[in-house]
Amino acid sequence: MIAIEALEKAFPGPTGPVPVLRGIDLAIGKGEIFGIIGRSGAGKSTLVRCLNLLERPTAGRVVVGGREISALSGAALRAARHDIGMVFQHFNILSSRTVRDNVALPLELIGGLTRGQRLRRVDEMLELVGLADKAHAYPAQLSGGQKQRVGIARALASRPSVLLCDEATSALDPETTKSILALLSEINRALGLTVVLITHEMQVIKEIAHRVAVLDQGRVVEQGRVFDLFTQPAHPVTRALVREVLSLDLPESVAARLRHAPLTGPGLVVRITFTGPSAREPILSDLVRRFGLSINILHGQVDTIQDAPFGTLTVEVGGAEASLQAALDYVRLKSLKAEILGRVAAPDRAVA
Ligand SMILES: Nc1ncnc2c1ncn2[C@@H]1O[C@H](COP(=O)(O)OP(=O)(O)OP(=O)(O)O)[C@@H](O)[C@H]1O
Repeated sequence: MIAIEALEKAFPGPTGPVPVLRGIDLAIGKGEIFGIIGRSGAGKSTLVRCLNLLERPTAGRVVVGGREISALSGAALRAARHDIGMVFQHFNILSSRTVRDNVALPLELIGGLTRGQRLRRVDEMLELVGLADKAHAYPAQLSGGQKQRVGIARALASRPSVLLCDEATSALDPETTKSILALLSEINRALGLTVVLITHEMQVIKEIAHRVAVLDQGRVVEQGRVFDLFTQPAHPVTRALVREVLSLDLPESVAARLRHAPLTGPGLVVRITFTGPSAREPILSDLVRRFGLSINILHGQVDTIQDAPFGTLTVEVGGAEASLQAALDYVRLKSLKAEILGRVAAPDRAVA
């Protein structure tokens, strides 16, 4: 649905052009929710604004629905933009217009519909975003979440096939964020809409994106399926972002006592990472029953990412060396990851 090819954008600076996007290649499929995440200043907003030419790329191509947007200007560009809706962080709705008139605005600008047709379309959109009862309210009478629903209804009024969301939930509290993300997900499913989601919050990506690209200093440093990125982040920026959502790190109190050590002896600390179907198996009780090990859980988190279970358990394991080795082999045979983190010193071991 969207092809971004060798996209570059530079802004003029005091000593010459300052590159902000440095060669972006991305392909976004029809009906996908595609997340673009990065730290502040990574170039996310600039990238999303290049998709509807609110910013004109310095080099490269943007193709949306088979049409090369980056080659268009004037009336042809305005017409192409009707196929690309956009939702903003601060809603950008007009305080002097009612909810209904805000949503009707793009239809008035496009023209071609009678007043009756416009109103029917607007009411349909308000129904879709759950604001049918607020049609005659003014923005000042709405909560942040409701204002964003108006923003979404307005973006969808021209029946676009792509919806760009630039930090659409960043101004909202966690509860409202959840409801707006659920709405975007629902709309994506119901209308088969392609959604591009710009955010700095990994939680947003985890909640609804199918695939994600990580942007750093104007480059895509990693991209893939959300589950894969969460479970096997490769780039340091991705790892740092994932850590904000999944606490994979050991608590300080345990980490401080960890020592490198051979397999033999007491207090061996092993981290087991659960992914895929084996994540549902009772692996710890297996280790106790089959290999006669003693197990003390030090730290753990089990979560679901897009309905697939994922988690880590850090355990202190005791037992004969041969049993330990066999147990590690057993865990790996189950396609779970088992890493020896080290050993905790004997007097400190009894930490649960
Ligand atoms: N119109 C502009 N003129 C000059 N520099 C700009 C312009 N727009 C953005 N920049 C610069 O481009 C860089 C990337 O900005 P951008 O807003 O795209 O990043 P971002 O990842 O969306 O960050 P944030 O979440 O903080 O907005 C920043 O260094 C910013 O100062």
